[in-house]
Amino acid sequence: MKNEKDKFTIAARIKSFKYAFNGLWKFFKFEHNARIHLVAAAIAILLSFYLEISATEWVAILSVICAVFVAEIFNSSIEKLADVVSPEINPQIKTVKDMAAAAVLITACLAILIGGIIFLPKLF
Ligand SMILES: Nc1ncnc2c1ncn2[C@@H]1O[C@H](COP(=O)(O)OP(=O)(O)OP(=O)(O)O)[C@@H](O)[C@H]1O
Repeated sequence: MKNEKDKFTIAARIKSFKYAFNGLWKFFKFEHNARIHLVAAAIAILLSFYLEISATEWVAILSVICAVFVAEIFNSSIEKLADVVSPEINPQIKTVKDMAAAAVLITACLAILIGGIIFLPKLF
């Protein structure tokens, strides 16, 4: 049987958008890595305008920027969840946190690689 919570309502959809924006606001306000990624993204976007990159290159740059932010948001939320589940030292929590950090590492490496492929030939 369907309960009230399962019903589609515009008000409920608007609320869930508000929760998502609240998460985004908290991410940029409290996570130090978020600010580092934000500065890197701003530099990449300014450089893209300056070098007048093509539409395809814009797609690549914006995609990797988003990928890094998405990975970092998941990493931060997994860290927070892990701290609630197990505030004490736990080898399994270490693996979970290290793997979440590895996801950020992979996307950041990809971003540097794509940035290098697009920007370096135009700069030198
Ligand atoms: N409860 C725990 N048990 C075992 N190891 C842990 C635990 N908490 C953290 N660690 C280890 O310390 C590392 C850093 O964890 P921490 O939660 O401090 O992230 P952080 O330094 O805040 O990361 P970030 O720089 O991404 O914000 C983890 O990747 C893990 O190796």
